[in-house]
Amino acid sequence: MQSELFGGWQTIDCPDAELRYWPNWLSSNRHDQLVKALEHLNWDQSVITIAGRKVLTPRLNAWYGDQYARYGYSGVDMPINPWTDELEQLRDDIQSDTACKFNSVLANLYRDGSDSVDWHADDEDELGKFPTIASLSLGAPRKFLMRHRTRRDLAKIELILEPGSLLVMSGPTQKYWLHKIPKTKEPVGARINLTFRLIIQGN
Ligand SMILES: O=C(O)CCC(=O)C(=O)O
Ligand SMILES: [Fe+2]
Repeated sequence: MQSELFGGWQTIDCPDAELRYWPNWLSSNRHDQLVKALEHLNWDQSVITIAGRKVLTPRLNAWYGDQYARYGYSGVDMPINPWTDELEQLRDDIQSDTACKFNSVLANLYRDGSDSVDWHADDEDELGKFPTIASLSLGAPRKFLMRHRTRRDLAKIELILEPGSLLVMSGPTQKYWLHKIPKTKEPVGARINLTFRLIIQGN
């Protein structure tokens, strides 16, 4: 299912999607330094509105990037923090290795196995029609699931996002597929995920 493309990239074959995965994108030293530094991000637990009800998201979030990049989902307009040195350096390095541009990053902290993100696509208008999302994982490995929105003949895709790995979703992926990080009863430590994005409208 996976094949070498060049360097560390593996392509993941999947209809209606463009996926590539670089397992050890971060060295283990840099990974460990980053985990320490990222503990100090401005973590916040958003309240989102689902079917008219206000609920706390089952994870912590922090939003960083260029000051004009504004982002909202499920009725939350998230305040943007200016780049930290670590995040800006990561953004630059990820831009070189993906040949894509990013002006913001949504950080997620899954404190343990009861934190999660439910089925969704990163298809907000401000990301444009064919967004590229670069997703860097640190800390505990967690399962990442994808399911096609309409084709029931296609099996779910299941990946374990390893610490230090970079997953890039691009092209039609968000249009046709949903993804989630399910809760798990297994004892797992904290995981941090950074999703680098390009916000197109500076409204
Ligand atoms: O934690 C992950 O790997 C996925 C996060 C995600 O889907 C998102 O932030 O939109
Ligand atoms: Fe997502």
